[in-house]
Amino acid sequence: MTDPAAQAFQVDLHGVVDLLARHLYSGPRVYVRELLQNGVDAITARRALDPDAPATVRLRPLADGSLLVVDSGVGLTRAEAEELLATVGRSSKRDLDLGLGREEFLGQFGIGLLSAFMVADEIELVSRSAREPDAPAVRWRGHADGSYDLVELPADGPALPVGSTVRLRPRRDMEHWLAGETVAALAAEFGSLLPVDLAVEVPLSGADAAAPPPADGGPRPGHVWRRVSAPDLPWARTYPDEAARSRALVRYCETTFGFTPLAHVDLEVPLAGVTGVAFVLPAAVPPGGGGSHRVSLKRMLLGTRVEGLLPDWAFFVRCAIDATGLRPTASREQLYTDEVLLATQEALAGAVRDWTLTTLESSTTLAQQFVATHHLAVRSLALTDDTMLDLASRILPYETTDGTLTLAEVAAEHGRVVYAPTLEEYKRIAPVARAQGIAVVNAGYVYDADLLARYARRSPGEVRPLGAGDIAQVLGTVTPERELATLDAVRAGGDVLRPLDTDLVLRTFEPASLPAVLLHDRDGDHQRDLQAAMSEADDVWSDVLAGFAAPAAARQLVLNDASPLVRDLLAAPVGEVFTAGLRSLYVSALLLAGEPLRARESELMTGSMSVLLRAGLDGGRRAAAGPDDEAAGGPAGEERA
Ligand SMILES: Nc1ncnc2c1ncn2[C@@H]1O[C@H](COP(=O)(O)OP(=O)(O)OP(=O)(O)O)[C@@H](O)[C@H]1O
Repeated sequence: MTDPAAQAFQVDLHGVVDLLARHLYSGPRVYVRELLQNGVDAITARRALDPDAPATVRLRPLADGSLLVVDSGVGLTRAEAEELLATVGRSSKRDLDLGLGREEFLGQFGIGLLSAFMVADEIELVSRSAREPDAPAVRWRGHADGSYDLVELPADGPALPVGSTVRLRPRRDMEHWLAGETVAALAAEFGSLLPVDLAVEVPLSGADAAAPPPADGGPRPGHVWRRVSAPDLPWARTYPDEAARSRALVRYCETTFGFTPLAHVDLEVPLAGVTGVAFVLPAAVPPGGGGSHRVSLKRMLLGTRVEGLLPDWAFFVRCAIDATGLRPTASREQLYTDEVLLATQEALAGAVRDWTLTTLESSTTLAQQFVATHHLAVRSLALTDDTMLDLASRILPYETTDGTLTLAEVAAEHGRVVYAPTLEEYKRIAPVARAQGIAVVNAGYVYDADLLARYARRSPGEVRPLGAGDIAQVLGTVTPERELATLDAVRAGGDVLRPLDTDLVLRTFEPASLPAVLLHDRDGDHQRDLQAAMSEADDVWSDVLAGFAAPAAARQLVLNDASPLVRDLLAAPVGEVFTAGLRSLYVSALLLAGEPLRARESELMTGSMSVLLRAGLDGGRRAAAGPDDEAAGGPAGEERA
């Protein structure tokens, strides 16, 4: 057997670039970020040798479609260029012992430069090393087909300063990625927070686009450098006073996020080198509608929609943060999940939560605005946070049958909080409860049923959901004699309401001024409650409840026998006026239950009113004509069916 000779892997550059373009990076645009990153890292390396070295990165889109990126960084020696540029995955920025990126550098993976092949056919890097300033400058040229050449430039050529110039020649159909406006926009997006002097050369009107770049590194005739980066982070700059700082942060928020914030919250997590600001949105967003933030790592933009930095409940803020101690994934577009990130998330959530609690406790205009706009976020946070739960009970307004109140107010006034877990149930019970002076809280909106259930678990005696017993307590049966006396009228009334899918029952309840209420019997839970209550209740209550539990009709109109109006109606002869009166009671009970009037009900209402009006006018005329005429015309009772 022959000894197998060790072979080196061959790398198919086409395949690797395709992999980067399609599966690692979100698109070709990131080539600008990778070039800026190399320039900034090279400056960091040079400043380690010479702290006073210049720190400039200049981008020049040229007339022939190529792009120059010139940095005043450490440069490369011939040996370094040979080793680092021609080997995929080789990086000068990794800690060899730890295998991790070194803290001071942005790059670490040794693949960034390859991203330029997404837009370029050829990458040329001309460099003079700060480590060997007297050695000849080198030129490395790599091609998309995987070939490269490396030469030393003649010593009698143009004197090159220390640093590197990368030149990209565009790939066919990718020219637009290297065009002036695109380059300027991408440089501003990725590099506006970079701690170096980053500028893009832009033409003034009438500029000679074909002019060659001057040897001194200045702008070409008719061009200027447009500065892209600022020396300090917007939230870390020194301002004359707090008001000036707030104004500057509002402007920053408007230009980067496109909204004027309601407030801002300063963020700082020293353990991860995080600083930044959370901006409070001025308008409500649906839960789950937020959650994306602008993150930069060592002042290079990671992404404008980085997710998972804050918990779900914090959907009312957008953050801009910079971190020195968090790590990127290889795409440099998301954060790498490690313990530092988890601790950071917790600390940021704590800061936003503390601000929210303090603001809400303050009873300022801001607190009112915040509750009005972001009450859903407060509710959502209260679902998992006991302190917020307590605070929410004091500040969140609820719809109750006693008006708009906080839960604390309901408890203080009534000694307990009874809530209807669904809107339907609330509407069904509200008229009766209101009439009885019982406070029922509407927990039918987003989060409220869960929130009230959480209160109920914590204080079972004080907070509880509405039960069948609550309804039974307020409706009483009529006496057997009265039931007998009204039997025919109730039966006839039942016939009138049957086409409306509604049963008629007679009960007595307070106040007497409320003639009728409409109850729904659709809700299965409610039915089960009733069945349970019936099996426990004594015979009288069982009967009452059985009325509600009957599955026959969708709704029941409960007439109040204590109401003089109802007593008059039941005493009236069954006929046109009786029918119109009952239908009117049905429509007003429907309105009281908060249900909309559809065409059918509107017609009923107008029809009934005209019958009642006619009957009233006829009665009036007869009264005016005297007792003889009345005898002649006969009372309405003569219409008896
Ligand atoms: N402008 C430059 N000046 C000096 N050295 C450079 C420059 N650009 C690239 N290099 C060298 O080439 C190496 C490879 O660069 P590349 O961008 O591919 O990877 P990286 O920056 O090390 O890591 P990452 O993939 O995370 O960007 C770098 O580690 C660096 O040593």
